[in-house]
Amino acid sequence: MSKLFGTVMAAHGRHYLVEAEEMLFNCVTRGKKSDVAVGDVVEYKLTSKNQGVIEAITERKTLLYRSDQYRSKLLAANLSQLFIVVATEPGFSDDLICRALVAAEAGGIKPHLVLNKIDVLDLLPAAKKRLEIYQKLDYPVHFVSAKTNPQQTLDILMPLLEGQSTILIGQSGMGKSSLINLLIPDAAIATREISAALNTGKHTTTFVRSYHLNERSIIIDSPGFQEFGLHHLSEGMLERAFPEFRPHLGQCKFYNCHHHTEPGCAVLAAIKTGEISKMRHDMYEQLVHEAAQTLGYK
Ligand SMILES: Nc1nc2c(ncn2[C@@H]2O[C@H](COP(=O)(O)OP(=O)(O)OP(=O)(O)O)[C@@H](O)[C@H]2O)c(=O)[nH]1
Ligand SMILES: [Zn+2]
Repeated sequence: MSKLFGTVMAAHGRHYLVEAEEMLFNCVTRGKKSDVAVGDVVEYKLTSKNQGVIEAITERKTLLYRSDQYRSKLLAANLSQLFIVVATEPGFSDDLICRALVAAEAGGIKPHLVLNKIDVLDLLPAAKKRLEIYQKLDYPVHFVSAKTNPQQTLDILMPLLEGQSTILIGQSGMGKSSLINLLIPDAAIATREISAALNTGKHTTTFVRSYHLNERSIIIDSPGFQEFGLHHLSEGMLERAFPEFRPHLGQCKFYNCHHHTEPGCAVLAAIKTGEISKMRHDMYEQLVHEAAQTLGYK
């Protein structure tokens, strides 16, 4: 019998919805394994008309995940882009933006920032100002208004999404759902289908799911989360995930410099000259500190 392959469209606990030839199959993994991610291309075997078992995961191009001290959580595989959705109101967190940027850099995924609700004019200048730091780092920033200017929002975002596999992440209230519903008009229907197929219960939105924007493009919606731990990244991976650090790496007096308080540190020197912002260096130190507790280095 020839092998069957499909793409994982949604994950809920140990249940995965696998799409193949425009059909959806409710699949589980063998044993206790739950290392499958949305976006994975998997080999599966059918156990009934619409149920199956995942036998193998094909090689991933990219993998985005977060982790705390105890476990890691796969967010999605084979992504090409990550859109970080922020808004003029409620206030957004630089901490979450930086963590998402680092996760994208470490995962080989291109990050973009999307500022939504630009119609809130009195808060717009301050929000723009806060995003300048990311623009200076060459991260693209897009300005949209999902509710008040949907057409312009589509004109900006559609070309960026074409041919890509893009995950949207954001804190609660930024308008991520509004953007998804604008981009994917039948998202609600698709979600109901997925929920029914996975038996998730009516009101669950706590699972990662993907939608077809068109035949070439995929959008992945992730549940809002407050925590974005990156305990799995080593110190070496972290320092390279800050693009503004890269020209200075290898320039420190000590080859094993932690860029903490060492004399002759090229990264610390670059903070003095303004090339590296203190906020970003603080973020780096925080991430090293968190990962050190788990990975046991330092
Ligand atoms: N003024 C303004 N409000 C918007 C815009 N887009 C979304 N909103 C509002 O912002 C609120 C949050 O929007 P949602 O789309 O539910 O946000 P979300 O990020 O998915 O939030 P959660 O559902 O909590 O995860 C809603 O009241 C929307 O109507 C916009 O472009 N302008
Ligand atoms: Zn250093």
